Amino acid sequence: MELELEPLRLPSDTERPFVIAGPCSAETEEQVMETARLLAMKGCRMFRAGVWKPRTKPGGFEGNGEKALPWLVRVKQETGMLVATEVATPEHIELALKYGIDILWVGARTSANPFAMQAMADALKGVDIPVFVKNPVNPDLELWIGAMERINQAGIKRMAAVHRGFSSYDKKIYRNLPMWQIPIELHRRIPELPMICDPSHIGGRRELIAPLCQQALDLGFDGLLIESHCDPDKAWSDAKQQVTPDVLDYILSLLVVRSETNTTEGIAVLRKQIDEIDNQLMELLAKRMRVCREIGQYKKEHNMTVLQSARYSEILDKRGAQGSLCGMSPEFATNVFELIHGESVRQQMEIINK
Ligand SMILES: O=C(O)C(=O)C[C@]1(C(=O)O)C=C[C@@H](O)C=C1
Repeated sequence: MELELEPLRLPSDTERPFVIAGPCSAETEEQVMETARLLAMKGCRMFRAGVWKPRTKPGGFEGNGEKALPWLVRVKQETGMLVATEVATPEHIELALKYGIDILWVGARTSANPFAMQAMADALKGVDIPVFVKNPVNPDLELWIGAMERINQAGIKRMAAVHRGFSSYDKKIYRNLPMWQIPIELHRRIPELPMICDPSHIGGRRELIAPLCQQALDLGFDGLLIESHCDPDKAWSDAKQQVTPDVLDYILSLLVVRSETNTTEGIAVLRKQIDEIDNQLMELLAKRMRVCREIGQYKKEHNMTVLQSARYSEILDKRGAQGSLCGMSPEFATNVFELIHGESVRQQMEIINK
């Protein structure tokens, strides 16, 4: 199914990137107003704050709930910024609409749950409001698209996808792995869907916000959703990943905005070269598969198993090391050979079972 979309019609639609900033959580009226005032002074036109906070474990601050919604209304009235908050249930939607919240977003734990998504979609029927859908915690593009389809089928046409990274056990660098190939594939499949990057949740650390924002822009993302707090170290949630409005302004001022369109001759010549190389790659792969099919025939005649683990490991090790020597990541080289081997095994299976 295709998404039926309309432009977001947000105040800074024409600028790239558009920025939505604000604290992880609306903690107190003073903290909300102080952060909003500072952000508005820096030119920010869209404010975010979590009112209902899904926490991994019980006992943490789970948000002020409805009590905090009038604070967002005040932000709107006093600064003119649009206000956005996360919703996870039909009741949240009902309350957010009652208070006139301008933008809703669905979090990563909710978008991973089709029942929750459907219940929210039902609550959004007949409403015209921009809805942003964060990727599900697990790296499942179909689940992400499915979550957006449910909202879209309810009649919401102003939508955007928010890339906030994917949960993993390994948290050495990132809090949530960026796995850029997933949003890249989403953009390839639905080019008209605006893409927003949430560097705060991907990085989990202030130092990573600037490089992640730049990476997102280099990949053509339309907007940024960034956590900013008037006093980040005292934040009640996600303190490490929040920056002051001043720091945020500095980060944004350093970003290099690149455009996807190109009109120069130079790139056309280089793309021609790429096309020729890709042709050669495909021909070489076809040649390799022909040899694999011959081996398949041999294996059939000599009653050998298709999978030859020792030889497979040897290939992965050798090509991984070669990849490094040629300036590629060893994982990339092994990934390529894993795929080639997979196809080779598939073709030999066909031969052996004929
Ligand atoms: O060497 C073989 O036995 C092959 O069939 C070739 C090949 C490969 O594609 O490189 C395919 C399957 C085996 O598991 C190992 C290697």
